[in-house]
Order: sequence, then C-alpha cells, then structure tokens
Amino acid sequence: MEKREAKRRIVLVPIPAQGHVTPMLQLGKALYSKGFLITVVEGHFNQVSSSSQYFPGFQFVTIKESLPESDQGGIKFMIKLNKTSEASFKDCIAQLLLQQGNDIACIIYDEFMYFCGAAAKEFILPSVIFSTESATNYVSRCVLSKLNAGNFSVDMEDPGMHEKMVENLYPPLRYKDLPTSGLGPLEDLFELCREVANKRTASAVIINTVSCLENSSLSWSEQKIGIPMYAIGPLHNMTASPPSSLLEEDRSCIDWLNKQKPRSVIYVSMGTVVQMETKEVLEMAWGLCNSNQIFLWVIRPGSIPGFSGIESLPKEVSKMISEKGYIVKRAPQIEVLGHPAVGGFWTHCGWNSILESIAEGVPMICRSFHGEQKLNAMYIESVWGIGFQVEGSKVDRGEVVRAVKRLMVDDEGAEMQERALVLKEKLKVSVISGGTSYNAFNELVKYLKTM
Ligand SMILES: O=c1ccn([C@@H]2O[C@H](COP(=O)(O)OP(=O)(O)O[C@H]3O[C@H](CO)[C@@H](O)[C@H](O)[C@H]3O)[C@@H](O)[C@H]2O)c(=O)[nH]1
Repeated sequence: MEKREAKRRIVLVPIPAQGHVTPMLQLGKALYSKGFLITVVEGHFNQVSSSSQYFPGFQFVTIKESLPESDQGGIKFMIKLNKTSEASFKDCIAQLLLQQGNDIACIIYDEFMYFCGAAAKEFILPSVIFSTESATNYVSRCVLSKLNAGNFSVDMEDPGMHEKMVENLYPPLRYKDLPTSGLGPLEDLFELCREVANKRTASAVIINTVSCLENSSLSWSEQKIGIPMYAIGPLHNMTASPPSSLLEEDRSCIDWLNKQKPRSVIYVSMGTVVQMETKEVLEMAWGLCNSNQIFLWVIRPGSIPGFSGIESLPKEVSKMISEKGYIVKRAPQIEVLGHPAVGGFWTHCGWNSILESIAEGVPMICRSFHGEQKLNAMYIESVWGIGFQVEGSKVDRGEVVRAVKRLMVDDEGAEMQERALVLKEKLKVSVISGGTSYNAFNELVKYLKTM
C-alpha cells in the first residue's frame, strides 16, 4: 500500500500591513495547495484572521506586541516592533510545538519581522525569509546596510555623487536611485537595513518577483546573501487570490466599468498606506476632470487628513468628480486592472500594484511617495518603458492633465501599453508549467518537504 505523506506545518509571520499580508497569505494558499498545514502568526494590529473565511484550514494565532496603536507605521515602529515581539513569539512557538507534537517544518517570516530569527535559532527550527518587495530593492538594502548615515549625507551634498554607480547591475544602480527619502532619519533607516540584510539562520529567501523583470538584481542578491533565492512571483497569479483586507471591496465599480468603452478609463489608487495632502488631492481632482478622461478613483478613508468621504471635499469638487468619474473607498484592484475598459493606472508604485498592473498589461503613471516606490518608478520608466514618473514635491492640475493625456491619448502612451502587453505575456508564461516562477515554486516545495 502507498505510504501517505504526513502533512508538515509551516508557520507564516507577515508584517501587520496590507501590502505585506496579502502576498504572504497568497504564499500560504499556494503552499496549502501542495499539502502543507498553515499557521499564520498575527499581531493585534490589522488582524488578518478577520478574513479567515477565505482561508479554510489555516490556523491563526495572535502574539502581543505591547506597542501603542498610535505608534503604527514608519521605521521606528518596525524597529520597536521587532524589539518587543521577540519574547512573545518565542512563547508562541513553544506553545505551537507542544500542540503540534513538534511538527513545524519551517518558519517563513517577512523580511521586516526579523525577530523571528531568535526563536528559529532557540528551537532549532528551519527558517526562510519572505520578501514582498523587488529584488532591486533587496540590492539597495544590502548596499545601504553597509553605509554610514553621516558619511552618506555628506557625500550626497556633492551633485557628482548622484549619478555615481553603486553597483554594476544591468541596468546600473546609481546613488540617486537608493531609496533613502521620506522614511525619517537615515540612522534609523540604515539600522533597519542592517537588521533586514542579516539572514541569521535562514536557509533561503522567497521573493515575490519574476526573473524576467529583474534578472540581474536577482543574481546579484543571491550571490551576495549566499543562500538560494526563490523568485516565485507574481504570487497573485500563482494561486486564486482571495481578498484579505479589513475594508470591504466596492464591487459597484465593476458595473460602472462594464458601461465604459475599451481602454477609456484611468484607474487611480495609492495603495493602503500613503497619506496625501488635501491640496494635492484637490489638484488631482481638477486635473483628472480637466483631462476629459474618465477615471475610477480609490479614495481610502484616512488617506487624506480630515477626509471622511467624498462629501467632505469642497462641494463643487465632489460634484465635479462624481459627474466625471467614479469614486470608491476600496476597489477589487486585480479585477479592475484586468477589465477591458481600463487603459492606464495612476499609482504610488507599491510593488504589489506594479506586479498586478504588469500582469494585466496596463501602463502606469508613477507618483511615488516613500520607501522603495521611487526605485520601482524608475524601473517602470527607464527599464521596462511601461510608464513615466510625475515628480516634484507638489503636483498641479496642469501636470495631471498632461500626464493623463500622455498615457491615455498620445502615441507614446500606446507604445507604453504595447510594451506592457509584451511583459504581460512573459509573466503569464512564468507561472505556467516550465516557466521560471512555476519551476522556482516547485523547487521551493521540494526543499520545504526535505525539512
Ligand atoms: O482599492 C484597493 C487598493 C489596494 N488594493 C490592494 O492593496 C494592495 C496594495 O499593495 P501595494 O501596491 O504594494 O501598496 P502598499 O499597500 O502601499 O504597500 C506597501 O508594501 C509594498 C510591498 O511590500 C511596498 O512596495 C510599498 O511601498 C508599501 O507601501 C494591492 O495588492 C492592491 O491590489 C485593493 O485591492 N483595492
């Protein structure tokens, strides 16, 4: 009689933030479909178990972070979160080992949840790091982890430094590309980079990217870190992607899109973290309306100070935008990007949004805000040629009109879309039998089964 393979448990530790939780749960789904049992460890913030109905069979456990909710976000928060979570995570693993009869195959933790390394070491458990950002950002982080904040600031006062190459990648990475702005004090950023770049006892890295998008950065990173790197993205295409958000998706926008002409709508969304100033929102509103292009705009509650809904914008503005566009608090983004009526995406350049947009062949207008978003935007513009950046600390309505026309009306926009469609096909191929991500995922599964 054929021997039945025992199911092994994987413990997943995401960051309590939507842009990280979603790909981690997608990874969990994909591993579950290969016969692993899944335990998700969550904090009190942004509890993912509220969407547990989409993850039947998953176990959710909560650890205490002992941080005030007001501290949420930012680099200082991440550093503190790691300092205060180590002990409760060890307790949690001890408990799980007791309950599961010592059957934990591996801890897979978000690269920013590096406190997990201590528990893995103490209980002699295999661990694997999960990165939800690009491989090029992985490179930047390794580079930043070696720099001194004081010297870096002085060096960057010399404009000649900006164009200098940091690493000889293809395409090259220059000092000015390093994601250092909008993140608070450099000392904190460099400390975080050092912690994240430290692999501790992890034996592999899983990364949500695709080799055809960033081959050179992937090879560089793998060589530098000295352990295998599994590029298995885009994860939302590796598995059916259920919602994992606390906010309900407003599906009425799909009915609205169904009434629009092909490629006529620009979709505007700034992800789940970005805060916009009221002035910029108003300029966006005027610009979008003046462009005469129809738009679907996600305005997330809390994303604009003092904003509760479209009603709290000046009356003439809210009237104008509801006549010319459609506003929702949260859209089913993957479905929206795949809708034939959508011809462009105004994005803040979060890595998930980029992968989702490329996977649907939608070109982008890039308005990056913080972290690695600027680096992602640089890739969209200069490496893949599937969009362009709107830069500067302030954006006015005229620039919005020009950007929307450039993408949605001009020949240049059509060329960007053609290139986006080529990448779409490449991503499609990567996740089917024989494709790079497909193969990497199967190798990962084989590897996890040896643990
Ligand atoms: O109305 C909406 C708005 C967003 N989303 C989803 O929310 C996710 C947003 O993720 P992302 O585009 O990566 O943006 P952030 O939420 O801002 O992500 C954080 O995490 C990312 C991955 O680590 C980083 O690249 C970003 O810089 C960081 O801000 C995507 O899956 C979207 O599909 C929806 O489904 N509906």
